[in-house]
Amino acid sequence: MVYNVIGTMSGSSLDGLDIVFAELTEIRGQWTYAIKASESLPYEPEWMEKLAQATTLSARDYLLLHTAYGHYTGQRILSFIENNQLDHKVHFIASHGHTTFHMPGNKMTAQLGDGAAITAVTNLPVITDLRAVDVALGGQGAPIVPIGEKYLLPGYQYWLNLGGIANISAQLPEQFVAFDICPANRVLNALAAALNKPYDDGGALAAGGVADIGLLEQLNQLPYYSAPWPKSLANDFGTDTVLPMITPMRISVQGKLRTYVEHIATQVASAVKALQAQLPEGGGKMLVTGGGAFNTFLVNTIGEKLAPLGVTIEVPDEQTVSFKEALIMALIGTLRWRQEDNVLSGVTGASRDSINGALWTSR
Ligand SMILES: Nc1ncnc2c1ncn2[C@@H]1O[C@H](COP(=O)(O)OP(=O)(O)OP(=O)(O)O)[C@@H](O)[C@H]1O
Ligand SMILES: CC(=O)N[C@H]1[C@@H]2OC[C@@H](O2)[C@@H](O)[C@@H]1O[C@H](C)C(=O)O
Repeated sequence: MVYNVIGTMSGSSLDGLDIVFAELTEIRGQWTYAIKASESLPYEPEWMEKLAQATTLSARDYLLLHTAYGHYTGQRILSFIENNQLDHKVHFIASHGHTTFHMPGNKMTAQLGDGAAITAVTNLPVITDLRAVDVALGGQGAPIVPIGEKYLLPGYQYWLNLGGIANISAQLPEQFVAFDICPANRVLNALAAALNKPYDDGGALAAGGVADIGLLEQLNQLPYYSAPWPKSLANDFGTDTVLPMITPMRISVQGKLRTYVEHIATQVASAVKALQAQLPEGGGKMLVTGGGAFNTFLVNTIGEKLAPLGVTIEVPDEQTVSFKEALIMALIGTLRWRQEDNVLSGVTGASRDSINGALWTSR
């Protein structure tokens, strides 16, 4: 079967909406993919602000934003369809939306972007709420990408995504596991903002700074890091716990960035060590994606910490780096369309594998 699907992802670094149009093919249980079109649409400052403030709103204003952001997403998808001449080619849309609250301990996760609005605007079937059933079944509801790594990007021991939050997946002998490691780009971006920069291009600022060892030790001691998987993070860990530890420090912005890069790399290495304890042998290849893969200094620092563990890093082509998550949302939506399991309980800790996604249609 061949499915022509639009997948969207609004990541936790708040940089914009990633959209892909993918051809997903299943033949006797084997999946292949081709990305036919992709666009990263940066958020206008007012949308960035609205999304950043979403968790502070009243219930009424939050729901109004949910609706408005659904219409906005629908319009962005319509323009994408027009720009890429995809009229009549798209079977359905899988829209992740933008995560606001993520409280799996309370069996709750919330993504903005009303599916009713998206289907009304695009006139196409829309699948949203891709984490909800897993969370209801006691799972973390994140990371959900491992099913896509398994089906679409095999051949690695580890998959690392350096997004707003860094997360890792690993193939263990019996099962896949995955968990969020630590806040990444969202914190780096907030630090770079002190110099009026949206992000630290290539990690050049961090490379020119000196790490503060005391701060680094404090960061590494946060209890989340020693907790066992399954585990996942919401944005507030970065903004309410991590950033307040860094911003008041009387060190240069470069020094703060350098310290945080060291922190990310230390936590990646520590995650790999914990995973290696479950593996018969060390070594293996790691696929690195997410916008942080463009931060050369960060990637090199991670590479240096992984070398003693025998793990080598591979950064794929730019399209895979930037659109892996949106592509996998398209796959997760496709599995939902087929009524097949699309979130792995071995990863999330839910009571069973499950079919996630609410289907919205307007005709
Ligand atoms: N050239 C670059 N140098 C350094 N950092 C970069 C560069 N290009 C992109 N980035 C970083 O990547 C970020 C975007 O990453 P990405 O799109 O993977 O995040 P996301 O999808 O929001 O995250 P998540 O996976 O957590 O949902 C930017 O905000 C920036 O921090
Ligand atoms: C709850 C939520 O939206 N989590 C995101 C977030 O952004 C990165 C990291 O934290 C990851 O766990 C997840 O997204 C990816 C796509 C996932 O679920 O695999």
